[in-house]
Amino acid sequence: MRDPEERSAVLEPWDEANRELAALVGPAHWKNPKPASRYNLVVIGAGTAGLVTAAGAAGLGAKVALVERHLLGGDCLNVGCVPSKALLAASRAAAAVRDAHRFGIHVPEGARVDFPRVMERMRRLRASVAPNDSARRLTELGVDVFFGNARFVDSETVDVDGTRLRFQKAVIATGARAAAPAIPGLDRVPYLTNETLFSLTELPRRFGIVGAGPIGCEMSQAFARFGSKVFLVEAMHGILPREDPDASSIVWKVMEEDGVELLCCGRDLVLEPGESGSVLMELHSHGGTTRVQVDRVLVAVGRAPNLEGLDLDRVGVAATPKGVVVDDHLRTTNPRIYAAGDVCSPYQFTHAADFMARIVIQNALFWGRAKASGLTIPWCTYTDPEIAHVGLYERDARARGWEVQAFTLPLSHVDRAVLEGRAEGLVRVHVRKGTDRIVGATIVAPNAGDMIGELSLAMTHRIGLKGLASAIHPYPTVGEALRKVGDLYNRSRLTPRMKKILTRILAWHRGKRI
Ligand SMILES: Cc1cc2nc3c(=O)[nH]c(=O)nc-3n(C[C@H](O)[C@H](O)[C@H](O)COP(=O)(O)OP(=O)(O)OC[C@H]3O[C@@H](n4cnc5c(N)ncnc54)[C@H](O)[C@@H]3O)c2cc1C
Ligand SMILES: NC(=O)c1ccc[n+]([C@@H]2O[C@H](COP(=O)([O-])OP(=O)(O)OC[C@H]3O[C@@H](n4cnc5c(N)ncnc54)[C@H](O)[C@@H]3O)[C@@H](O)[C@H]2O)c1
Repeated sequence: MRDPEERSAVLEPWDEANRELAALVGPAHWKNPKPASRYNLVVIGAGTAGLVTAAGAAGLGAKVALVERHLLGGDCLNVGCVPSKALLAASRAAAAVRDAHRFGIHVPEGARVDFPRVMERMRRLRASVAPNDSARRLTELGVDVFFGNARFVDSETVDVDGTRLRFQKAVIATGARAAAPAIPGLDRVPYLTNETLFSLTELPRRFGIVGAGPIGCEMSQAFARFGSKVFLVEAMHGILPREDPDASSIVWKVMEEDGVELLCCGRDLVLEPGESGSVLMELHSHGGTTRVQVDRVLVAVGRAPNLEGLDLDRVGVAATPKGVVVDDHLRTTNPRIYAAGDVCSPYQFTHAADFMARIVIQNALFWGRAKASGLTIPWCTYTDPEIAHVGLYERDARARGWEVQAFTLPLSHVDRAVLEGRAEGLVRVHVRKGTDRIVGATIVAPNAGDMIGELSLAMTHRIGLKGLASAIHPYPTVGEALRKVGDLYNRSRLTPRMKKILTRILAWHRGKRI
């Protein structure tokens, strides 16, 4: 770790686990290597997109330099997927204890969440998965790892704090950070973002969370289950406004039972400093005015691309407030420079960054013509139940002028979900009308993220609903719901006329002498 300022934000508290993490992904005494005379690839940013690009290209024999200004692993490892999912696991354990009575199990009074221990576990596990992204591993893979701020000098040179790296091709993989919205008073109050949230050591008693997207929903539910009184402010109606409304309302109902107070259609939010570090939140929600005092505020209203200081103008790389402009081959407006991951994509997920990196390797180094539009990208918000999606939403399909038909199976029709006491959920698959071709699907289930992979596979390899119906799934599993949706499709093809014909044939069989 080179910059003590940054260490204090992300790596606090400076305990054994965080020291181990820093030693792996931001070693204090790292000595940058002597640059090669020219690199096949200089990769800026060592989040998922940069790591996969660098490691993959080096594995194929390219001479690669990877530049990171903070911690290897980027958001996902340090302040994103990894710490958030560790907290969600703890919150599910808390909910299991709370709900044990529903299964006839008596938990003696006094069970409680030990928040400092929850956070300590998260830090320990985060450090335990860090070796995969470590400076040492990358070096062993043949990548030259440079810590420092990268900026373009010209179309064949990147500067890293005074050291010049010459390249044949470069990749911008600088990711994104929490956007700071124009909320009156935000600049006058202390607030958390995903960069500081995971350094908490004390559970906020009252927690204001702004934005009911994936971050806001996952963290609202987790902190409510830990015992915070959570006020979730969302500008639109409901939660996860991009998702299928039937699906997000199921998740919302469970979050409400967890005690999350949703202030949706939230207008005119104003923040003010309160007593002893607290914050006053005032807003209009559904015709009423709400004024609450909270101990902490988390802002999670989307991401802003990391473009500052790269000197993109010097190399003719166009960018907008949404990020670097790329074509379908992930090439920027400078043909020698590519981009991958959150900095250039509306699909801001680790697995999307990973697959964009694979495209960049092919296209930048090997004259490939792989296209980002060819990717089928599923996603999942890891609330409990999870909500996962792949392909088009019904509104997108209709916007393309496609007629679609929906097949929906409530989880209450799936034995395993019922037996687990987890029947709140659904599987909904949209097909092009008159065919079994899947154009999109949404799942709400305890393990929706695992289940959506099957639909992603089906879409990628053009397996239709008939194909799903013919694949045997073990009984009883929640995954069986996918086969059952296939059955729904098959039954829909049994027209009254066809049924009449079958009935006649069977009647004829009955009357036949053997
Ligand atoms: C709280 C949270 C939870 C998430 N959960 C999930 C999840 O469950 N599943 C999922 O798929 N996605 C999740 N995401 C999204 C996921 O983390 C991102 O999509 C992913 O990290 C993007 O990777 P990236 O490589 O594009 O960018 P990043 O991970 O942001 O990496 C970019 C790197 O570039 C470095 N950098 C920037 N500028 C420079 C410069 N000038 N010089 C040198 N280095 C620079 C940065 O320091 C950073 O390390 C989550 C995100 C958050 C915030
Ligand atoms: N499980 C996952 O895969 C996962 C988890 C967390 C984050 N992520 C990634 O990180 C990205 C960022 O997540 P996010 O939740 O910050 O952003 P988001 O853009 O997905 O959601 C932000 C929410 O905030 C609302 N909002 C915007 N301005 C507001 C305001 N002033 N007041 C109240 N509400 C406001 C929006 O309507 C929206 O619902 C996601 O889009 C996703 O790509 C993924």
